[in-house]
Amino acid sequence: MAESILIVEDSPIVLKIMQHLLEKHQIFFPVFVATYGEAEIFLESQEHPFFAAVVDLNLPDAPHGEIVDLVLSYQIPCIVLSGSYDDQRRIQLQDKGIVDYIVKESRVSYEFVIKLLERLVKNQHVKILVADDSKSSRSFCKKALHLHLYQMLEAETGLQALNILHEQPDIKMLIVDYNMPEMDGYELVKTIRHKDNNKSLCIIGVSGMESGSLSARFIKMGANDFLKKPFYQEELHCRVMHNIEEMELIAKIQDTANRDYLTGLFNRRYFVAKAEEYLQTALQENRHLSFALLDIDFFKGINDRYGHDVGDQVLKKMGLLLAEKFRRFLVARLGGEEFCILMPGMDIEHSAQLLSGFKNYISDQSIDIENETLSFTISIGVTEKLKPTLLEMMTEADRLLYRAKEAGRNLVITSDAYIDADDE
Ligand SMILES: Nc1nc2c(ncn2[C@@H]2O[C@H](COP(=O)(O)OP(=O)(O)OP(=O)(O)O)[C@@H](O)[C@H]2O)c(=O)[nH]1
Repeated sequence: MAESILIVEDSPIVLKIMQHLLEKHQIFFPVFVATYGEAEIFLESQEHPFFAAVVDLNLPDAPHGEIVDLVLSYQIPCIVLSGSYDDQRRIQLQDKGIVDYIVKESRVSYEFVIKLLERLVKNQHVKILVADDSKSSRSFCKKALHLHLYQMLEAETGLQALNILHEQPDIKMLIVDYNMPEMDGYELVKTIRHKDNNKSLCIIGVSGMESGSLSARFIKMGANDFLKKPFYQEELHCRVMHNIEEMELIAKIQDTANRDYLTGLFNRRYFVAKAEEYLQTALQENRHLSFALLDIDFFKGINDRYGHDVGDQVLKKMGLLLAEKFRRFLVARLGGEEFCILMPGMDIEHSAQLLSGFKNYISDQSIDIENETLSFTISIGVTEKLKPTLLEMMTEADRLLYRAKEAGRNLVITSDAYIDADDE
């Protein structure tokens, strides 16, 4: 659902720029007004529960920034777009609790507003833990970051922080003070990084101590950044936003590297590494695990007859349907027209039944191409014989798939059964 954004701005040029930039973002539904009076009517009517507001300080019917108080009285996150920079004004507005104060300098300023709005939407799902024994320091961080809609958690000691991180592994960031009882911030970072090699938690160290080497020690131990107390609210916002964005970018790059470009399914490299882990767990715990290889029948013929683009459409459709029907399992495109599914906890009886249903579902599908509709079928080899390595399980499934092709295609074959289209 798109988030309603109130834009209060009397300059037609600024309105036009904002309109243009917001149009590109489906996630926002902007409501434009030019005066305090109009804004008041919209806010009072509650027709649109506004997610955030972007306001100009100098309006024809409210020239002294009165709009900020109005928006904040409705507890709506408020971004100020100002024509000029005034340091005292900025501090006053920040004390009132605005999200940010941005000067209309160039296109970059407006793009920053959009970026802030996008961040506010995302921040609602970002958990940040503040570990500090000083109540006032914790409150400062909590209040400042809450304005940007982050989910805030607190810990008074290093040990408490460790427990919270253990209980809530979805916490994205830890802001940690050096001086804490039981376990200081430095020891806490050391303990976390010792356990968490993949660095999925972003850590910002903070301290009021004079020692210049402390920041370097924190960072060498694995912290991502360091802030010296006392710091401005704005500096905290910027550092937090910068680090969260960097983490999100890394996660995006990692995910892209793990996926097949055409179908968006996992690629062979990721699948093999992950599936090997599942196999080893199944072997250790003596659990069921099924592995299936799926191959589109006569795919070369589809390419030859309709062209490569249509072939790609078929692969995409297959990827989409696999992702939809087997979303609780590990699904990948191994390459070409070959796909695979790893089903932890599934015995062969159930996996073969599921796969047989899917095979029939695929043969009922059609793809519209110009004046024709195209249908296709798939063959499947599936095994639950746990082998010492995934490669050996893949070889076994490949042998069964080959038998399905030999036996006429559009078949599911397990180690000891032929399941054809008429079985269900
Ligand atoms: N469109 C498209 N074709 C691809 C892609 N990757 C591989 N292919 C083609 O997939 C075809 C695979 O053909 P074959 O291995 O002969 O298999 P088949 O025609 O499906 O025959 P059976 O598996 O025996 O039913 C080849 O023509 C490849 O060029 C791709 O990403 N897109």
